[in-house]
Amino acid sequence: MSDDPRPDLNCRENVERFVDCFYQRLLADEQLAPIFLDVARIDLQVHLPLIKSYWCKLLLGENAYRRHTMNIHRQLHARRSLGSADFERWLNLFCDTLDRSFTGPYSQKARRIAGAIAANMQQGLSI
Ligand code: HEM
Repeated sequence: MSDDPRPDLNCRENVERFVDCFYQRLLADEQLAPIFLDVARIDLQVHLPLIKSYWCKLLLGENAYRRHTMNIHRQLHARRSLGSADFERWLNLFCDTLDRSFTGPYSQKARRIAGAIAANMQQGLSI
């Protein structure tokens, strides 16, 4: 038995806590915060529940999220071009937030999926 006190992303409550921690970091980040706050001007009350549902779908098989993420980033990229340094930073913050507070097979899966989708997105945007 492991005595690591960090939980896994194996239920909605933990996925929601992870997304809240990740966005605290994203929105305090000099490089990425302006993209969310000044370019997309996200409404956190709307955006965070979408992101939480997205990760609950990918990790837990929930069905609530049904939007076209690639198109949303394509539109964003047209307004403010995203570069590989932005994706690298996004992924570093994602993985570092995971490492600090979560561990286990679902956390590993989140890391793998995030890396694969980030790579896919960059390819789709010709970055
Ligand atoms: C450079 C890296 C990234 C940046 C700067 C970024 C930025 C953003 C911004 C600003 C929005 C809000 C767009 C809007 O509402 O108009 C958004 C939405 C979203 N992003 Fe990203 N993103 C990045 C990478 C990723 C990756 C790799 C994933 C998935 C693994 C992802 C998943 C999502 C999802 C699920 C949404 C919500 C879309 C919706 O409204 O349904 N993003 N992103």
